Amino acid sequence: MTEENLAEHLVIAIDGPSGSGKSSVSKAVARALDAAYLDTGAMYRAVAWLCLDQELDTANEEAVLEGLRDAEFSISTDPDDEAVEVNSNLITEAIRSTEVTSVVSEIAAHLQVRAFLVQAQQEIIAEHPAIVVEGRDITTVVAPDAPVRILLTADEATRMSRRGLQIVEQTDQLPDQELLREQVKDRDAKDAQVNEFMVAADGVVTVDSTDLNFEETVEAVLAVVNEQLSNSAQRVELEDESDHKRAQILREHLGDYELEPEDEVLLADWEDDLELVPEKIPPVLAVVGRPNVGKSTLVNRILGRREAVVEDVPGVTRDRVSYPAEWNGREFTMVDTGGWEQDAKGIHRRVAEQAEMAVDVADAVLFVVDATVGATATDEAVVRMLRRKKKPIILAANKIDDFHQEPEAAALWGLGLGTPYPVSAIHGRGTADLLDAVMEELPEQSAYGGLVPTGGPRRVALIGRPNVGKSSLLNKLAGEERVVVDDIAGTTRDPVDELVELGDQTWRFVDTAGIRRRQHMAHGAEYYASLRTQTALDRAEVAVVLIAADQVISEQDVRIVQLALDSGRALVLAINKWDLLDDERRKFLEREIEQDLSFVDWAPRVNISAATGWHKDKLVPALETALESWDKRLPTAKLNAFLGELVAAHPHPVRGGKQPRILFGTQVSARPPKFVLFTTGFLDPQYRRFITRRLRETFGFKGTPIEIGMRVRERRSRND
Ligand SMILES: Nc1ncnc2c1ncn2[C@@H]1O[C@H](COP(=O)(O)OP(=O)(O)OP(=O)(O)O)[C@@H](O)[C@H]1O
Ligand SMILES: Nc1ccn([C@H]2C[C@H](O)[C@@H](COP(=O)(O)O)O2)c(=O)n1
Repeated sequence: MTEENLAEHLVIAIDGPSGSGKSSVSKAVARALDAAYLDTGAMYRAVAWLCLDQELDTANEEAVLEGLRDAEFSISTDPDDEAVEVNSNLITEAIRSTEVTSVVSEIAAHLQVRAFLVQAQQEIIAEHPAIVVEGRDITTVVAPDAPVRILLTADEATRMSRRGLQIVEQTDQLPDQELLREQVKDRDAKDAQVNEFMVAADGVVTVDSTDLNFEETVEAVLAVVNEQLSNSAQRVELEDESDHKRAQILREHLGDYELEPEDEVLLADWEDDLELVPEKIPPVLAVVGRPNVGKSTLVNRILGRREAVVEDVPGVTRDRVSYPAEWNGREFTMVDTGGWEQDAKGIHRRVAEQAEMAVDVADAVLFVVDATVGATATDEAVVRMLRRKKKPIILAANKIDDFHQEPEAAALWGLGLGTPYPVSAIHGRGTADLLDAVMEELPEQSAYGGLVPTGGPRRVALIGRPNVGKSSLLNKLAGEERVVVDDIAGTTRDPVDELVELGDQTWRFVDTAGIRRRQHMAHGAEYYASLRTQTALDRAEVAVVLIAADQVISEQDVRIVQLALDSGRALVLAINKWDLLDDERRKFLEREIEQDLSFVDWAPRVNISAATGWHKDKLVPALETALESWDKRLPTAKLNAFLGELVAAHPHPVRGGKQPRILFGTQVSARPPKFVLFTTGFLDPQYRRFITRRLRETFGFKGTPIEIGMRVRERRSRND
């Protein structure tokens, strides 16, 4: 095999004397690696069977060769399905007979027969990207350049006793000692006249199984495979072209596996550079109603999981207020709100304000009424509020658990909002019709965020818990550099955005009104803050999470970083109020960052003082780095070369006797980079984390989350 072949094929060549365990161990290794398996001895045996069947003179090389050329041979390479055929005769069992075993060495001594079979074996090897091949001359003649070459031995007594045991198992009789000697010792002596297989050739690793049981021998061989592969991976410097060729071969090999139609779509254009399509913001549906009408139950029902807070307790703190949802293949965002009450005071008043805020940022409103109670004065007040907002409204008449209650829903026509859709949030009754109606009202993409402009200034969300200094930083950054012109490409000005000139370019800080207004909210408006953070993240490309250096990193800080991470945006951490630090606090802060924010240790970090403007110029390079990583597209060939080397050096641990293999990888999208790996088995989460870490070390990706998805695919059965 040439150096080029070496990069393309995983060939594991195993030689050894009779009874050393070549066949059984090779099959187990092939199974563990999900590789093909070739028993070359069976090919010599098939020729021997042919000679006996056709009564050819086994000593006459020409006669054997002629018989061989005229015959049709086939051999399975499935380690779980041995099958040898000659001229349509299935001879899998027959080639193990004593008669065949007695003449096979004579056949194997004919050099022209060997040349014929060696060529056939090399052709079979070339057809398989991963194959374990065993025999007597595989490491030296058939595949001398194989990346893994092993001589499997055991001392003579052990081999004799193993073969003896095998005969007992197969025949239930003690073997004739003479026959045993003939089948092991004498045959090896004859075979050794044509090939050296008792001593390892240069570069061939010996595995001596004399003192190992079967499982230990398989483990020992797998260990050599892993070690040898890591050496060859280090040795072989893959050039771009061969990376591409290798990826092509791996992609072709994927055809042997059961792919889903969606896999085919995903893999269709792997050779083209990924085109970055303008991002769409899914439409937003606000779910509004007075307390206890079942809003959150309905939200949960639509999401198909228990996620929203089910109690309609005004002011309940929520980590999330909006949820990604889907109906009939259309994505939308659902915003759950607290109970809306008329003339509410105190916290209830704020909850009502928050609901209004949710309606402001929504494309349509799902108004939930308790149909068993009927329209109350509060419901009518909600209707008045909703009418002012001029958003499409879908009316859900909840708690209609059966057909007999439907007239109660009909009574809600009186609200003047059109069809009341009878639903039972608890039982799911009627939600399909309701969602169909919602889909008719929702636009393709959110009109609130609109289609995110491309080519315009890059969009930054400045987020963080109250009083970390968001407004001060924005003011400091905007200061005199505040951009007043609106005619920059793609910058139709949204009143809530701020265009700021930094480091010779314009940046769009999104939802800055939220940052400012936040200051006037006295307390307890977490809902509002969460909603603002999420909508800002939805509209941004990169998040700057501000953290106050003078205070202990809180759960809320961590939650906000997590929100930024979940949003899939690029991320920069800005540690503010650096001027307030003394040496002792600095030590604690470093420890807190290490402990609490280790899950984003890949994010660039800048230490700043929003009050004095110290280090504000460091923000731009950090933003640029994060965005560059966020946009990054790794060519498929590079990715597969990287995966090949990584897996060779650090294979996945064997699980239940199997070693999951990565068949092919591709980056399916950028912003943020998402990768899909096709595998033969489930990859442990630690192993996926390891791949992510190595991807970062090798290709950068500083400041962007990376997603690695996995598609475990089964090999097609031979009959497909
Ligand atoms: N390490 C081991 N410990 C115990 N038994 C083993 C070990 N390896 C193989 N065996 C058993 O030894 C017997 C012979 O193994 P196998 O047929 O695989 O040998 P082989 O090298 O392929 O022989 P041949 O070249 O004659 O086909 C089998 O019954 C097998 O299960
Ligand atoms: N590559 C090979 C494989 C086998 N042989 C010979 C040696 C054996 O006597 C015979 C049958 O092999 P087995 O099934 O016992 O492994 O074939 C060879 O010369 N070269």
